[in-house]
Amino acid sequence: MSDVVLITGATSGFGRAAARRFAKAGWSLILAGRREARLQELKEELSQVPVHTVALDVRDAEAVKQAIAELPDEFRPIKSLINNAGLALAPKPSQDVDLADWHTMIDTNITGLVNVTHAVLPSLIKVGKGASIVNLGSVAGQWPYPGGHVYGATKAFVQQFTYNLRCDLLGTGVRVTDIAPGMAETEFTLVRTGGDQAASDKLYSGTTPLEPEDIAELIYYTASLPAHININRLEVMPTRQAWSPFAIDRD
Ligand SMILES: NC(=O)C1=CN([C@@H]2O[C@H](COP(=O)(O)OP(=O)(O)OC[C@H]3O[C@@H](n4cnc5c(N)ncnc54)[C@H](OP(=O)(O)O)[C@@H]3O)[C@@H](O)[C@H]2O)C=CC1
Ligand SMILES: O=CCS(=O)(=O)O
Repeated sequence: MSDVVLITGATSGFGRAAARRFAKAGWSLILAGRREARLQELKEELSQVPVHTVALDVRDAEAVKQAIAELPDEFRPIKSLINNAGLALAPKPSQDVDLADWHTMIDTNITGLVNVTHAVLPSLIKVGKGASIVNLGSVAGQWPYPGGHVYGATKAFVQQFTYNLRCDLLGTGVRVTDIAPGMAETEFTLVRTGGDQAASDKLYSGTTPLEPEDIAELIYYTASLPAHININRLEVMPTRQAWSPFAIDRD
């Protein structure tokens, strides 16, 4: 029987690229996301391996619990959980943001991630040695920038939750990793800007951002390392991205 991976946010960007990477290695896939048509397309594309799709909003704890409880036998136990579903919204100063946007980021990036983790943990512990959780954090969880507000804070949560899980899972064999990418060209900026394709194109033009396949390779690498190796955190930027000096308010 092949190893099973559950990937959230498999309808786009890193999640979709990770699905392709795990399929290439022969894993069975559980693919989750809200856009059912995209899940079906991916299932047809990756027909060389068993694929189970789950149209799921990670913010809905009951739906998450039910989806895991109803997994076909062929897709249990889960050996690797890729907690990738997430989003940023409202790239403007905190004082101009709608409260609903802050709540959406918290509900998705924090509550959604813990909903899925809680539901899948028993399965991962059953596998034990070699099992893994890969959480998608961000450089924004470590480094502040204007307009990062709650998005960066949710990714700081992801980092600390990763480390605390490591402590609790010591002795179970389950590994936990925070992968923290910098700028990568996906639908991320389209979502963040409320569908502004020109703004998204502008951000990525004239430079060389990370590609979804770059992060997918790192996710796969992390989950397929020998069982005695745990990468705690992996921060990765495009070569053409770095930090800026501190900003100073002057008279
Ligand atoms: N691109 C970047 O520069 C970086 C991205 N990241 C992080 O990587 C992860 C993936 O982002 P990326 O691939 O770039 O962005 P995309 O927008 O391309 O993909 C985001 C994925 O998350 C899913 N998703 C969003 N909200 C929900 C929800 N409520 N329930 C279920 N699924 C949801 C979307 O699926 P659907 O809409 O179908 O539900 C989609 O598949 C995110 O956590 C993001 O914060 C981290 C660092 C850099
Ligand atoms: O998480 C995404 C990368 S960035 O936009 O915060 O740099």
